[in-house]
Amino acid sequence: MPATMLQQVAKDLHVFPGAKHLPPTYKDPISNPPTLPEAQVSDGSIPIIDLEALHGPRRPEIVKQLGQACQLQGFFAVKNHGIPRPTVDSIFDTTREFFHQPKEERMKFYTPDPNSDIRLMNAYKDEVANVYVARESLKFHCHPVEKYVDKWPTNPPSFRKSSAEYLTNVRRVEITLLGAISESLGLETDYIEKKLGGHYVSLNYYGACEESNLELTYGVRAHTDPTIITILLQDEVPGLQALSEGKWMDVNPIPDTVVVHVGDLLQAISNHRFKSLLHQAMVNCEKERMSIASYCYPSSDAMIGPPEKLIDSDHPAVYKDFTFKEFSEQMWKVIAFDDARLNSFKCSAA
Ligand SMILES: O=C(O)CCC(=O)C(=O)O
Ligand SMILES: [Fe+2]
Repeated sequence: MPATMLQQVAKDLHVFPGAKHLPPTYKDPISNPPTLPEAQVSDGSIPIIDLEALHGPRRPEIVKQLGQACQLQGFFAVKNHGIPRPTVDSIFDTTREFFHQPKEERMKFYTPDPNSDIRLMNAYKDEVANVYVARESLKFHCHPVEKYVDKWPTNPPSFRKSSAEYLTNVRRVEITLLGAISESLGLETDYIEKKLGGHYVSLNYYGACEESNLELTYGVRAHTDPTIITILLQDEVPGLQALSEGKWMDVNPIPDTVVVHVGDLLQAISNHRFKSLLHQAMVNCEKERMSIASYCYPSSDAMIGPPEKLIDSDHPAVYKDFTFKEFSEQMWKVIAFDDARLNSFKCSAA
């Protein structure tokens, strides 16, 4: 594959801690992304989980709701998450200001190194599929904040403060959710939390597109996230779609909520009781759109296979034990946009 195409592919992928370089077995996934253009749009609704109620007597009921949402839909919205409205407004203002800066200023964060602590990724044209992928994103490590904050932009001047505030809040939401998700699987509350390592964020910016380009333009093409969970904050412009019962469903923004996706690694930890969510983002012809995706990762030596408790004669182990480091290395060998990344960790795999 020519180097330019490799760069294009790499631009659309998440960056993995520990991934050093593209190995020679690298395959071209572009010609076969799991987009389903023929899928119809469904009018299904999204389960809404009340995070505040997790801290009171209704906890068992909410834990059950969470487990059902992860099992049946693979995603849900969270209300009463406790992230203050000014913190949300401020991360969007900062993101908008960052992406409205001249290209030279944004490009200071461009690097082809997938291992960089901070990285700008540009919109690009996929010549093979003949589509334009309109997302520009700034991705960076963010936990613990003190370790990484010095690498973050100083323009706009609000950047570091707004990001630190939002990301500290989102980490708290993440820990609360992972506790309840662990319980919903019958595991100790801190079972998943104990595996946590990195936290990575992507500030996503989609410029408004010309209507004549729409057929050829995606925001982000269909993918699952290679995470434990992803917490997605959307602004008020629709664009996110999730595959639900074989149909694309619009996941329109609900004020004061965040959306949570099951990622590939939770699919493995849950012994396939939960399924990672295939999703994509479309662009809007009139309005720019922004989303903030917080990707929750394990530490590199954390074991990801299903726990003993989730294995019995009715539920034989679907995945072997593997570390996150092994998963990250595998990612670069079989670059895929979906949970095919997990195939070589299946018990039935050769
Ligand atoms: O912008 C969106 O709604 C989706 C973004 C996304 O899927 C991601 O950043 O992984
Ligand atoms: Fe995603």
